[in-house]
Amino acid sequence: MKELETKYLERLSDLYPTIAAASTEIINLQAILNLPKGTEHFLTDIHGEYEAFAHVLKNGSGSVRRKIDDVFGNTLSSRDKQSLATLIYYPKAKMELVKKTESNMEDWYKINLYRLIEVSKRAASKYTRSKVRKALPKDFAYVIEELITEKAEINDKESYYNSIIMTIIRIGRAEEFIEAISGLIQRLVVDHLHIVGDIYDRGPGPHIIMDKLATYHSLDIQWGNHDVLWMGAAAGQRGCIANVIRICARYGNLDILEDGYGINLLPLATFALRTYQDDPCTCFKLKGPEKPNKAEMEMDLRMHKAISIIQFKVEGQIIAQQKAFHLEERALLDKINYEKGTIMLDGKEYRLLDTNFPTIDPKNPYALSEEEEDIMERLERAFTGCEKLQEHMRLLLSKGGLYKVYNNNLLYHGCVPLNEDGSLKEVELFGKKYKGKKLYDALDSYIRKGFFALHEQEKQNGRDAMWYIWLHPDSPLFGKNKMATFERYFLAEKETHVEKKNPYYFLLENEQVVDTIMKEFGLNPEKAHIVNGHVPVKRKDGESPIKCNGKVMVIDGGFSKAYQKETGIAGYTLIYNSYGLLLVAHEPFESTEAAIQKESDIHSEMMVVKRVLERRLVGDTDIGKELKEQVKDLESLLLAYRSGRIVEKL
Ligand SMILES: O=P(O)(O)OC[C@H]1O[C@](O)(COP(=O)(O)O)[C@@H](O)[C@@H]1O
Ligand SMILES: [Mn+2]
Repeated sequence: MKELETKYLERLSDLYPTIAAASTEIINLQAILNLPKGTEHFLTDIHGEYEAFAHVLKNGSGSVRRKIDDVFGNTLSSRDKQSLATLIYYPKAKMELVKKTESNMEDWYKINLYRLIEVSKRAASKYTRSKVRKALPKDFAYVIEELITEKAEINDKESYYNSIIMTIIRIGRAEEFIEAISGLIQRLVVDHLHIVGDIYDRGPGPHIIMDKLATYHSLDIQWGNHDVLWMGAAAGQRGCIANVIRICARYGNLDILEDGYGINLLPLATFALRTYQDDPCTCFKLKGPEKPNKAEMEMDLRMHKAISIIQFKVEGQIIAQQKAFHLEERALLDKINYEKGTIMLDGKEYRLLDTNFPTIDPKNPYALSEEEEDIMERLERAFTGCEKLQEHMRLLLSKGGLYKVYNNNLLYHGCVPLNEDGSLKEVELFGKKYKGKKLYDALDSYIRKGFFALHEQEKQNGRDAMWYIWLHPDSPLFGKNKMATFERYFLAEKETHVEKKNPYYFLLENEQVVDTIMKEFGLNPEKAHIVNGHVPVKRKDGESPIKCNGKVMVIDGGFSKAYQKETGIAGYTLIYNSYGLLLVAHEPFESTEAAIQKESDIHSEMMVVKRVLERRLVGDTDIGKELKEQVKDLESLLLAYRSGRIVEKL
């Protein structure tokens, strides 16, 4: 033991070879521990709405505006503060606008540069110099550092700063400088980002969101059911591929696949046009606004139907292959009476709204026609071979997981499957039983196997597990008794469309249940919180996102435009800064253009969920714990130097 410790200290002494070096590091770490904790920003259910996402990222759910208020208090009008905020979010576009009306740009630059420097000073004050230095934009690193650091030794500070600012303006670099310093402020107001699931589907730009996340300075992702669906598709799972295309078609977003990812949909399009030429496809109307191009719209409708039928077939095949999923009831094509045009569900006969199934052989309803098979083979190759998609999936895999424990908070997208009585539900997965955290861990590892396992069957199970996670009643990311896709397309009876939620969602006010979940994930219920998304909070019906006296926060971000009429707002985001937890309610985002022109922001209201009595420091966080360990080790090293057990390396 002693020997091991000496060995470890020897290693450490390579990094800190002298008493002086070790001491300096201890002092530095101690200083960091006493700084206020960095701000965490939580977003969920972005659903491809990249403009709204980009805006919330820029304004840090009100964090930029808060900094402006802190700095200027009552010395700036609310209007001027909003202009300054807009400048920080959209510096380039805002300056273009200003230039059209402002007669004295030099004056404008001077005033705004001064204000931006003050805001960035405040934003930087929470961090060590070294961390700020790393965040500085390359071109202006030196001068920004000069401007935001207090200089005690200079007597006439004002003229010192003024001369720097005037030089920037004189040499024609004011705009670039404003852009750089605005970026720095955005970068500094949020220290770490949590994406609590569902980046993909419904909206037009998930790929743009993924590109943005790839460059974000610090983040983690808890996968949502829609993200896992795309992961399954990227791994070549046919049920997932068909669902991904069907959802893109349903929302008129096939461009994501064609233009965003370069996946060729021409074979599917020509097949759909031919096969459903005279079919009005009325059950497959698209969601969202009508497309101006009628021919494109007609084609989308037919592709929507073609891929839906393919989906029901391939899903039937998976159900037959993966008997352990016990989903036989959800294979519906063999429950149709093709002559009568009806289906038997739970012992009841329903009339189908659409009975044109030219590719279904009633005796073998799950078999793909030759052409359908050819299309699926090509799509499988296209998805698995798409470099950009694979790159985005690698980001999800490396930054993400099914859940995360971070600074005493438990983050997951959907739920923890429970029994009616609130106990953890035992779930069978490939012949083994799991519940609670073990269920999450098992599913997480299956997903990774779906990408990385060498053994073919293991890899196949991993891929099929992603489809399971998408729609299985026992999946913690789905959390509903059935996915009623077929019923919603083909049956008029609304009661068949209902997807019953797992008891979890009705037990969230029950403290005992919530505490059980927290303990299951190793958290102390006295201090912990659960943050989850997935279920839109219907504020217009008086529903609150805060459950169980603030222990649980359900913050479906409601970015998805299609869902805003159900929630009445654009949903919630969460901020966890050194003063506590803040829930922010957002108004619907109109457009980037409106945000710039009208200087409209979308956070409407903030609720303090928890205010701490003493400001939280880095020392109180998970990183703080690690730093304290390092301090302890370094103190042992110091002792070893001083006792002669280890010799300084000069
Ligand atoms: O309204 P749409 O887009 O067809 O989607 C409905 C489906 O989406 C789901 O709500 C899942 O999506 P969410 O994770 O966003 O809730 C399913 O339960 C449901 O069957
Ligand atoms: Mn979801």
